Amino acid sequence: MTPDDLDDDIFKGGMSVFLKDAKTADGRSGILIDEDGIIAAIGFKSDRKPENEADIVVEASDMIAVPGFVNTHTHAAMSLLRGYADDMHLQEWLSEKIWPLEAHLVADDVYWGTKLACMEMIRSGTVAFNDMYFFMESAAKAVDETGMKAVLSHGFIDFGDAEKREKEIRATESLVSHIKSLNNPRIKAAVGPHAPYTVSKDALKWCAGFAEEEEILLHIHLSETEQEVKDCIEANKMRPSKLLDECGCLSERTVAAHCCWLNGEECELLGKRGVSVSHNPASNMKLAVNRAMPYKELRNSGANVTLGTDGCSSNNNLDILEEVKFAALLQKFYWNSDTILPAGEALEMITSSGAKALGFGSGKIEEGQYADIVLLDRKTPCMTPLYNPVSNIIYSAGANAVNTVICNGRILMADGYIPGEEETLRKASEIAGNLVSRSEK
Ligand SMILES: C[C@H]1O[C@@H](n2cnc3c(O)ncnc32)[C@H](O)[C@@H]1O
Ligand SMILES: [Zn+2]
Repeated sequence: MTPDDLDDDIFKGGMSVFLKDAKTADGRSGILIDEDGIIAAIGFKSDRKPENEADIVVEASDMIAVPGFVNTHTHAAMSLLRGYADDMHLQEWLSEKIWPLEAHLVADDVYWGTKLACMEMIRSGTVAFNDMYFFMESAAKAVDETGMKAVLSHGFIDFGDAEKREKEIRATESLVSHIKSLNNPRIKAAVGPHAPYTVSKDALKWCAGFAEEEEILLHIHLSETEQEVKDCIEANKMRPSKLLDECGCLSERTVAAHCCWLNGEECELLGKRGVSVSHNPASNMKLAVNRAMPYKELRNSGANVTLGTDGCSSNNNLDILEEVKFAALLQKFYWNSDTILPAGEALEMITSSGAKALGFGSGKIEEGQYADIVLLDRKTPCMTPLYNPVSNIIYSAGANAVNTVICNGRILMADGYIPGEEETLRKASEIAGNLVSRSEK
């Protein structure tokens, strides 16, 4: 297939799809997806010809089918800030460059920034992401149009100021009610207290209570730097995880990003509460946070360990395949262990564990599940030879091996073509330029 051969109708969804001869990890061949986006059958003998039953047939004999990838921590519209502020220490980066620029954001920036991010994520096989930012109604519109799945939260920051707190509460309530009114199973709302160092205890308690009432996720940054841990101990006489626990913020509905500077007791606590942790190795290395997330302790404690890219200003891309390789390598390097985080576990982080964290099905290619499927082209240099597909996915595959991406049975990218991408690239560059000019006036 080439873009010229593609009929735009195939991107609309609501049609049955047959991935002819696509190979699953367990060696089955061919996947049939029904018009509701559910995997109807996997593996076909030559006597059954589903190509006669399906609305769309994708010739996939050179393709390996893997579950769609999940990015559990990002700030999608920060794609507009890619390359805007590099090589800085985290606190200066945030307070001197990022927050002053973000003060000039408008809804349209977030719409186009999120669309740009979606294009980039789709290109590397991501079907679902967990996003914390501002003007999230616009992010929801972008996600809806691209066909991806997302959990969206307003970044709640009150700095202990009662007036700001009230404003953030209203913004959070309004986003949750908007997203619930969309009634779109692909888009969920969450509560997004930014971090224990930017959100007061009262606000953290409100966030925990609201997330529980609404039965939605709570998405937060936790212990990214040593300094924030020291500051928390000085101000509250306890470490950040304990503080969050006292405020009711740790539960099976929590996704905690970074978690670099946790001690053993905190790992136990997160495991006991069933928290999902999002490891963000590229951002951690770039911002030189000086410690890698304690993977082994967290996994052994029972925490659900997943992977995120963080935003495009600290990464500076949203390529989950690059991120997963960084994760496997950073863990081995930092903890001086060649067996920590093997390829199979790394793959789980971006599939089943990620899907569990966000409540988007099993993250596996299984009959009865929504079809979230990535077709990787085995006829690319980085996939050749193919002794061990899992090894290639984690250690050698790049986004250039991602050929086709399907989310809830809808084709988002076919043979490297994503509808609307050209317009998005044009609008996003224009919008990014305007944002920076506005902020400099
Ligand atoms: C939602 C807010 O979070 C900010 N942000 C982006 N990346 C990071 C990070 O690594 N640590 C803390 N805060 C971060 C983003 O700029 C928004 O202001
Ligand atoms: Zn972040």
